Amino acid sequence: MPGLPEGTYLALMSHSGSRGTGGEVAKHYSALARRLHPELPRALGHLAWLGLDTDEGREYWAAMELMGRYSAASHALIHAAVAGSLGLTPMRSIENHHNFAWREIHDGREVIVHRKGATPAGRDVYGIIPGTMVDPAFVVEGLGNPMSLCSAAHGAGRVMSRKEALARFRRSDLEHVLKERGVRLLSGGLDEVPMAYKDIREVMAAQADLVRIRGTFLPRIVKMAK
Ligand SMILES: Nc1nc2c(ncn2[C@@H]2O[C@H](COP(=O)(O)O)[C@@H](O)[C@H]2O)c(=O)[nH]1
Ligand SMILES: [Mn+2]
Repeated sequence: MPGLPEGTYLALMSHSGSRGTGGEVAKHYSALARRLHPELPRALGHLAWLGLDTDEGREYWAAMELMGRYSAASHALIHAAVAGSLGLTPMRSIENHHNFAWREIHDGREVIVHRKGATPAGRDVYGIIPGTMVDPAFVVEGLGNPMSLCSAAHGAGRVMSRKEALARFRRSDLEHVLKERGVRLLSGGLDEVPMAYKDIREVMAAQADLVRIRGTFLPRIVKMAK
């Protein structure tokens, strides 16, 4: 990574969004879009839109951006609090917005790129691609591939839903894999067991034309929301 010699470092990775607030904003403006497009058949109501040349559309865009800054600020506070309590000063920080929309130029046109389950991977843009609670997460450098609109996969991705994971696995399955991989889990539900995700190494190999791996995190202590 620029400004950081090759070596072994202690890293803190936090991963969350606006914890529901952004979803409420989206719900509010989606309902407004539906009301403003009564001509749409009921079954297509969820495709209603707000033009960015309208007051409502501009307001939605500003509210969405605010939610992005709110999420980033939450991460900054978490990192400052943990670093402060350890008496450490971070040498390098990476903030990686994802599951978000951006106004960008592609092929000479200004477009809105909505990366859902995807993360920005523009040339020289640094990001993080997580695996699971026992598998590596990667610091990546985007290659700016126009074929993916300068995007990469956000994470390993699931092989089963949260509901299926809850039904299939027991606490003892999770404890077994944590012990085997030397990871201490402070809290976490069975819906996020490592077996519910794809193999992150295969996912990284499949997107070698989108990002270059510049660092690897090996999880040691993990805390999930619940
Ligand atoms: N480092 C960790 N990564 C994890 C963990 N559980 C899931 N994941 C990865 O995150 C994405 C999910 O992202 P989301 O924004 O959709 O919630 C998923 O694809 C996994 O690769 C974990 O405990 N630690
Ligand atoms: Mn995420």
